[in-house]
Amino acid sequence: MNCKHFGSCGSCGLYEIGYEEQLKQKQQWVSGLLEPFYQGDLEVFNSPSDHYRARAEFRIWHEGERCDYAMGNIEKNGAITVEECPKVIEAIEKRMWKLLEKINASTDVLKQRLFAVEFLATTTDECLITMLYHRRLDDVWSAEAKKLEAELNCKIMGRSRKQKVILSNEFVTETLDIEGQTFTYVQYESGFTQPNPAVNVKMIAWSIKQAKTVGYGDFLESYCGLGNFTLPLSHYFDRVLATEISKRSIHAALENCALNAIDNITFARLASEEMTEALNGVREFSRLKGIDLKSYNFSTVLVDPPRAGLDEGTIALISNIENIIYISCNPETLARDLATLTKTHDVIEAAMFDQFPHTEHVESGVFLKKRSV
Ligand SMILES: C[S@@+](CC[C@H](N)C(=O)[O-])C[C@H]1O[C@@H](n2cnc3c(N)ncnc32)[C@H](O)[C@@H]1O
Repeated sequence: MNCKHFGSCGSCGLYEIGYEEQLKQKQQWVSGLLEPFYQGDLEVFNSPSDHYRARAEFRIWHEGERCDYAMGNIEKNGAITVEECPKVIEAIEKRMWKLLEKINASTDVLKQRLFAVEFLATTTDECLITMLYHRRLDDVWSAEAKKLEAELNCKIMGRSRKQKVILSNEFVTETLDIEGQTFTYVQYESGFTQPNPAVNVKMIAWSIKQAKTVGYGDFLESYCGLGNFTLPLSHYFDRVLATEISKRSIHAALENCALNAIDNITFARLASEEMTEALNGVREFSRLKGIDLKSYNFSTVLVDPPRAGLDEGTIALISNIENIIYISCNPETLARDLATLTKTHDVIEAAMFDQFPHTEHVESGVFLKKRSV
């Protein structure tokens, strides 16, 4: 079976209805979910309809001597091979087919027991390709892969069970222009990155617009990842405390802070639940040694949780903060959390960002302000 498109296109149904119509349907869905809490206009930020994804993962389908990119569960359902891929940004597209040619032209060294290939790329034409194998990688593989790096002008990594072979390094460096300022982000292969850079820039700019209306105090952030929102928003506050559960992401965030010469942010590796315990003074963490939590005067908080949304403790904590920017990749859990947050706050602005075109997923943002009592 052949599919023209890579990814969760639902057997191409979503491509068939056209991008503008998809966007309209998503807008109606999000507006409907937010309606009990917000009756104003939902601002809609679209995506380029093609060439928007900066990360992509393909399974590898072996048929005799030949390899192809495939999607779906190869073991269970057979393969849907991929013949073109309009979703990925140019830095991936221009390399992925050459890579496949090289794999197919190679001896067994690159091909044998290769089961997946992952791409992480930037708008500045950097590309890191991770090749995943069901066998141990040796020096012969490294030598072949090193040649590939030069031929494709990219970085290559090999992975197999309990083995990671890094030939150059394991990150790409993205540069984004946001509201007339340039920010540089190191993005690691294994860390979270927003998949759609064009829409990511729109999300950050929208968050800056909200932050600018505040204009005082300190800024708290949970689920900060590699500092995607933290760095640009730090300019609008006195001091920033940003937390995140992943060690890898905190490492990247610290690196990014230094790269962009920003000196008012403190990053701490804490789950949101732990951050709540620390700020409520119910538990001390050695990871917060030297940080005087009581000295912060938070005027604004930004949360950007995974699809599950916020836990009760975090909701209770942020309910005490005047301004809340809530970025969500699941409008259903956003609506659930708004049912509690709107007991103390009003939704002032709401937006929808089409981070995931041609899928059923959508990103939203709401800006809430505490009601005066
Ligand atoms: C949707 S991503 C957003 C990351 C970042 N704001 C960005 O724009 O790149 C969610 C982040 O939450 C982190 N995370 C997941 N569970 C968490 C938890 N319980 N507490 C804190 N961070 C968590 C993940 O590691 C991930 O970096």
